[in-house]
Amino acid sequence: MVSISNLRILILDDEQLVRDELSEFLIDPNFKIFKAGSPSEAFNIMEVNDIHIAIVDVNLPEMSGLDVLEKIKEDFPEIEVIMISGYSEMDSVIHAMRLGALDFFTKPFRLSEVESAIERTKKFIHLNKSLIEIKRNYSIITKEFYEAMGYEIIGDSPQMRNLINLISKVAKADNTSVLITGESGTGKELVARAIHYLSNRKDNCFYAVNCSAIPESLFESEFFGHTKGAFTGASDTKTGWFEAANDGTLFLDEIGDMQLNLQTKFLRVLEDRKIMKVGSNVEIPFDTRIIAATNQNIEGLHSEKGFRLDLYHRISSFVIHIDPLRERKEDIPLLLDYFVKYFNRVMGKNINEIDGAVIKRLLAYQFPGNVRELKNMVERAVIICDTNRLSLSHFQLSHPKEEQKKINFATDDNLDLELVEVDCIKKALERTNNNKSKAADLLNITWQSLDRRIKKYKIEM
Ligand SMILES: Nc1ncnc2c1ncn2[C@@H]1O[C@H](COP(=O)(O)OP(=O)(O)OP(=O)(O)O)[C@@H](O)[C@H]1O
Repeated sequence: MVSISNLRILILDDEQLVRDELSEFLIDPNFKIFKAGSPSEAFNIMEVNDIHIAIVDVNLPEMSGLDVLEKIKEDFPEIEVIMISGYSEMDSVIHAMRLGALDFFTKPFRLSEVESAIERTKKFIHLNKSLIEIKRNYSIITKEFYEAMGYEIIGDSPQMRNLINLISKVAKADNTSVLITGESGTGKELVARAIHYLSNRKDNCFYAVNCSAIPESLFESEFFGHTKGAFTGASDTKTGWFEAANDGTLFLDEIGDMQLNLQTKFLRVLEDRKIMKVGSNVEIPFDTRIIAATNQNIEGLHSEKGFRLDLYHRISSFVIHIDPLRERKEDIPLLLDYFVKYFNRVMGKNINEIDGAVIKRLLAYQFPGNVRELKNMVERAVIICDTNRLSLSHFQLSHPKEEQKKINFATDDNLDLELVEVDCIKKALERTNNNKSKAADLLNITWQSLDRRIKKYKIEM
């Protein structure tokens, strides 16, 4: 918790006796007490002292305690206010709480009441400070990403905040191998790049390799390089990926697809930290950070794919998992907004409004293709859209299986009646070749009712 070593408390009451009594109650080496008999005196004190809590009487000269509270909230929003009231002034207290006062106690006051009001307010201030600190750290990190990479990692869900925290920490551990797991399209390569660009290796190469795309015959020459004439067709000396990414980062995507015999060679090189070009017997040391990624789960990787456990341990000193988009839905509106702005720039468009129905529909969608699917969807929508407003008709939810699930029945994930209704209508129109009377018969509603719904949901015929 963020500590406030010296809590500065201002007592504003026109009765000298009350001011003195309260300040006696609050004698504590950790408190610094200020006293004011009038609002103007109190505001002068607030101007020059960094006050944390103001204790304000409801009845004051110059202006009422409620007006003082309003002015504090406007001019000094960081100050928390505790109201003092008489027993007969409960209406004012309720009003004060609505205006943002945090607590109150009544006159004549008891020590325990004053103490607990101060304690509650202190806790609130601590909590608020922690939150502000977390937000500040988060925005410093995301800004750093942008400056280093030229693009951002978008997301404000607890999972994304945690992810960004992990990225910034592991980036500093320069030699640690990282394994990133997560479904396809969740942003594994983006995270790998972020780790690279936030590390001391950022001025050297980030080399991305898709392990599933390397034929066995080319494995050694691609990873380690070869000398001229090492084999038929080797007309030049070639630098391998380990060497090319020296002092930088080698990103091994789809590591789970690496063939078993190649895994053995790979492990040896990682352990020795030296390579030998094909056709050469000179050992070349390298200093390359390995970041690997897989969309398979780790247990499955070993038990089903037979992935070597020793290699797994070597590459997974630090494992980062990225949750699928459907499990962090609060990121969807942010990503939507980000991609619309991005494609606006790329395509020279000016879309500045998005229908609420679009967000609602996307929030209900399962995104089997994760962020990549959302990005592609927005790209298409921006291309199609001829106005400055995106609507549902610009979106095509592209995964037929998922759509099918929603068309035929409500699922645990989809109990949204409107969505089921829209899908039923679309299906009926499809089956009847857009014949509204026949579609209405299928849906067991009148033609007029169908027509109303088509307009309401802006269903394209
Ligand atoms: N949080 C995010 N903020 C902004 N863009 C993102 C985010 N996550 C993913 N993307 C974008 O989504 C696309 C897919 O991301 P990426 O290629 O990193 O996914 P992946 O998990 O490596 O996919 P695959 O497993 O299929 O290789 C990229 O264009 C990436 O920039």
